[in-house]
Amino acid sequence: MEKISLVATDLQELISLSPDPIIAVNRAGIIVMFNIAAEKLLGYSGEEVIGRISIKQIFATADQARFVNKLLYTSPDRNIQGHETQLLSKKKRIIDIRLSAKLIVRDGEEVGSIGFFHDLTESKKVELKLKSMSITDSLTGLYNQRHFHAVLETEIERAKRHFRPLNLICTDLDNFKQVNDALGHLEGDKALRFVANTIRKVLRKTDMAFRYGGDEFMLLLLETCSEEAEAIGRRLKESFDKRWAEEWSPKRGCPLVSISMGIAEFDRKESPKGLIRRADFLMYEAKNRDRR
Ligand SMILES: Nc1nc2c(ncn2[C@@H]2O[C@H](COP(=O)(O)OP(=O)(O)OP(=O)(O)O)[C@@H](O)[C@H]2O)c(=O)[nH]1
Repeated sequence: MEKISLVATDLQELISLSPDPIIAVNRAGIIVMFNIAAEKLLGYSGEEVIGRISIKQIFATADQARFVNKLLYTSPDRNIQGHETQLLSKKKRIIDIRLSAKLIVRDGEEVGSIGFFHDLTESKKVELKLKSMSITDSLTGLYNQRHFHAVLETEIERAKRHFRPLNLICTDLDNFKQVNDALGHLEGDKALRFVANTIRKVLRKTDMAFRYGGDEFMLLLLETCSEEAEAIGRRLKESFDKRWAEEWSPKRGCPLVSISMGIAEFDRKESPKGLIRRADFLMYEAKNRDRR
């Protein structure tokens, strides 16, 4: 096969055509090459930066710049591969990037380094969206059951470590099946969103609400003693009853729906599952009591 040999002008053209930013610096860290993609990403023209500013200035923080420098000098091959960090644009926008870089050594002497940057803005957005979707209940917008278990475990550990109280309110609608039966599933969905909104209105900033499944919701109250939790539970019940009477009861054939709840304060000796079981049990006790 015929070999292709590249000359300096070909390389320059390739660098300028690269869709990813390529930046080279001299030994002192001053920018000596800044391709078109770098101009586009960071908003500087080549003229503004070449020979004028230090690479340190385009990192989001001095610590990030120092860390990259350290990686470059401490890696066995004097290179960095796929390090995620952040740059700062001329307009002070922080940009997530992935960086691969290499020290350039000529005749045994270090003359500078070259970095290949990849803009991660879009993939970070997708990552965030996927993360948010994976922890959110799509019907109500509250957190989902998977996230509930993860958060409960973390918060129980924190409560134990700092000797903080924590309360769990387990709620379940009464008669919800009749909403579906009488008004149809779409109205049933709307009713579940209505419950979620009622919960949101009652909770404080540090409280967290989750749809546990069907018509069951969990409320995690951090740093909250049982008296406060009881007060929040009462407020939720009152608010729900009032709003249901105003907004849903006037609908033709709409059943009377209420909320049953069990409130359990975390006991240092129990596991997350133990706490859930206790709140669940108290909720069923309340449901059966109200039925009598
Ligand atoms: N519309 C709608 N209904 C749902 C959804 N998830 C669960 N359900 C319904 O919720 C109902 C729950 O039934 P039950 O557990 O018997 O609840 P209930 O009628 O409130 O009964 P009690 O709790 O005993 O008072 C069932 O009819 C499910 O079909 C949903 O996402 N949308």
